[in-house]
Amino acid sequence: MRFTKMHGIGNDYVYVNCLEEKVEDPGRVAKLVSDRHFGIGSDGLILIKPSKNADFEMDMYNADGSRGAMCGNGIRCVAKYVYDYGLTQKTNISIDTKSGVKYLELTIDNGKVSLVKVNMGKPILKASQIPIHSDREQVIRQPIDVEGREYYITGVSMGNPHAVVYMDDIKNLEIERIGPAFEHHPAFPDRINTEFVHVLDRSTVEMRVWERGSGETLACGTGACAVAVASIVNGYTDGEVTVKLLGGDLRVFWDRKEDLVYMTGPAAIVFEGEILL
Ligand SMILES: N[C@@H](CCC[C@H](N)C(=O)O)C(=O)O
Repeated sequence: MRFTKMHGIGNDYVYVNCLEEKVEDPGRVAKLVSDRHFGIGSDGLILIKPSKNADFEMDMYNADGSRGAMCGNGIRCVAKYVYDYGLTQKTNISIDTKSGVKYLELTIDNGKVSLVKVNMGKPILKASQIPIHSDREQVIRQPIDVEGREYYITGVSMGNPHAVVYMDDIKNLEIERIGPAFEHHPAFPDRINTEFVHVLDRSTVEMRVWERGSGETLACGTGACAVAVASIVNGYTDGEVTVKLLGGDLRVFWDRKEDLVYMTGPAAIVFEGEILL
């Protein structure tokens, strides 16, 4: 299987051009290629496919082989892939995902994509649609007991489910212990991605993420959007937020009039190769 390894601020995936390659059993392949000792090493696998509804389709899998509906860092890399490899000449493209068609604006420098702005669509705050089990319509700063300690979560879906937790100290967080406890907590019937966030000022936050199916990653695009929305809803920040992640920064803007979230960030190619499956 021919592949390209790419990353969006350190959130790395193996990308396969399925206009040319056929991948049988993508869940199994995702586990195999993601292994950092016995595989290529990545947070998962992303297949770029032809689409009837959009210019291309993105089909994404986490490192444990589970399928994700949407990937914010991945979709910017798909945009870079299709433009840089000449699959399109368009600088405004549409990409179908399991959470609907997304629209992207590409910035080109010296003939290559340097930055991508993605219309991430409407954030979902309704608990039953995230899904989070709750007796409330929305989960805004609601207490939850995780491993005997009380945390306050704000629930947001950006096509995939997120629980946002505010903390004073995220640097010394034992994320390897607490991340899985959130991910598998009975309040989250589809598991959850959890963002641990420290607010720096009214337009800047820093976060770490424990991703459903992949563990701690250096960045999560949908997570950054969920954090921006949660921070605005909780009154911590205003409409435009810089989200600082371990692998770099993303700019997120929530247009409240249109109820649309826009995310802007870079995408990079690391290397190309071929792997025997
Ligand atoms: N890293 C991604 C999100 C990937 C999917 C997620 N782990 C899930 O299963 O919901 C991003 O950049 O958004």
